[in-house]
Parts: sequence; structure tokens; C-alpha cells
Amino acid sequence: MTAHAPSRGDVAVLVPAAGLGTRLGPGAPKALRTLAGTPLLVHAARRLAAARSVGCLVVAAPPTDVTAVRDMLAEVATDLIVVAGGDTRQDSVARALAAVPAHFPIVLVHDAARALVPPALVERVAAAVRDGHDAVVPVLPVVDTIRTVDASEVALGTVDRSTLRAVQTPQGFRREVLAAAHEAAGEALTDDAGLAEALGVRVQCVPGDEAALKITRPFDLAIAELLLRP
Ligand SMILES: Nc1ccn([C@@H]2O[C@H](COP(=O)(O)OP(=O)(O)OP(=O)(O)O)[C@@H](O)[C@H]2O)c(=O)n1
Ligand SMILES: C[C@](O)(CO)[C@H](O)COP(=O)(O)O
Repeated sequence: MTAHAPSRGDVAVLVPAAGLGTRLGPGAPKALRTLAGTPLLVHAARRLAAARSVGCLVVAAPPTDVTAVRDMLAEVATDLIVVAGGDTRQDSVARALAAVPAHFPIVLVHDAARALVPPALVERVAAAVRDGHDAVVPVLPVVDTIRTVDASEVALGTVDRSTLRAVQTPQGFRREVLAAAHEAAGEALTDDAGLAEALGVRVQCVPGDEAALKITRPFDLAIAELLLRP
């Protein structure tokens, strides 16, 4: 492996943003809901575009909001493509991937719901792909004790957490690897690295960042608001 300096613009980032946000409660599609007065998607796009490696964002928007999303992201200082998302996250990622211009060798996939992703995390994942890894995921150690349970919630046992990692985004891929993974995809999985793994691709973990938390429930939104306080 060789160490490379971040090179401006060799990375396209797919941003699945078409989810409903059911677990956040009633309201607009989650990516369009506000955090400190600004849509989650705008927070995420600003941080992604601030990473020197990123040359293009391809956003999968809620199908009825494609024009609104294009308008709200006009301020973001990188090339922007907006497509209509699909019924599942995987479908939204596949639609965005199909729209990536041909000259990008590295593709990252980043949830709009991880609105506060630090640009340094984007660079860490991109650098690992540039250094020769086919598929890269940022991870955090698991801090709770994890038990398996039966259908009646009776504990069956405790899992060895030293071998467990909580997986975040952005996940990074050589473009051909992500394309092959989606081409071969069957039943929807919860992330893109899982699709690559199903093809036998080795997935490399790199350190994640707590700031890249996924805003899923109201508590997460409250935490994100706190993180943005001056
Ligand atoms: N059909 C879908 C479903 C999800 N996503 C995106 O995938 C990311 C991760 O999904 P999640 O956080 O689960 O978002 P939602 O599906 O919106 O949440 P919920 O399951 O609570 O409805 C989000 O940025 C979401 O917008 C998407 O682009 N298209
Ligand atoms: C991709 C992901 O964020 C990695 O942790 C996660 O799998 C998305 O899951 P969700 O259920 O669609 O939020």
C-alpha cells in the first residue's frame, strides 16, 4: 500500500436521502427536516463538499421533491446531480450510482441521515480506497453488553463484543466493485458493504466518528442539536 495525498475531485458521493423518517415521527421526509433551522440534507451536503477529494454529489431525493432538493443544494460548492430515490435505501443507492459520471474511480455512499459527518472522516474513507482497499467502512466499537433473545425476550446469551463494530457511513468503494455489488444484489441489505461482501469482496474497517451518528429517532435529533451549539 502507498500513502497518497488527498487529490481534489476523484470521489463521487452518493447520498441516499429519499427515506420517510418513520422512526423520527410524523412530518416531511427525514432529509428535509431541519436541524438548527437547516435541512439535514443541506448539513450533510455541506460537510461532504468540504472534503477536498469530493468532486461530485449524487443525491437520491424523495421522488416528489427532486426540484426542491436541487434548489436547496444550489449553494453547495461541488458538481451536483439529483435523481428520484426508490422504495428502499438500496434502490435509492442503485439509482444514484447509475447517474455517476464515468470519470470517477472512487464512489462513497453516505446517508443524508448522518448529517454531521466530519469532512476528515470522508477523507479517511476515500484515502483507504485510494490506498488499495476495494471496500471500506468506518466503524465504532460497541460499548454496551449485547445479548441475544428468544421470541419472548428471554435472554439467550451474551455476545463477545470485542469482535463487534457499529458501522457508519460514508462507505467507500472502487467504483467497479460497488457497481458489481449492486448488479448482483438480491434481497435488500442494510448497507452497501454487505452487498460487496456477498460477492466475496474483503471489507476494510477504518475508525469512524461519533459525530457521524445516524439521526434516526427524536433523541438523535436532540443530540445533533446539542453538537451544533456554539
Ligand atoms: N427508500 C429509501 C429509504 C432510505 N433512504 C435513505 O437511506 C438513509 C438511511 O436510512 P434511514 O436512516 O433508515 O432513513 P429512513 O428510511 O428515512 O428512516 P425510517 O426507517 O425511520 O423511515 C437515509 O438518509 C434515508 O433518506 C433512501 O434514500 N431511500
Ligand atoms: C448504512 C447504515 O447507516 C450503516 O449503519 C445503516 O445500515 C442504515 O440502516 P437504516 O435502517 O436504513 O437506517
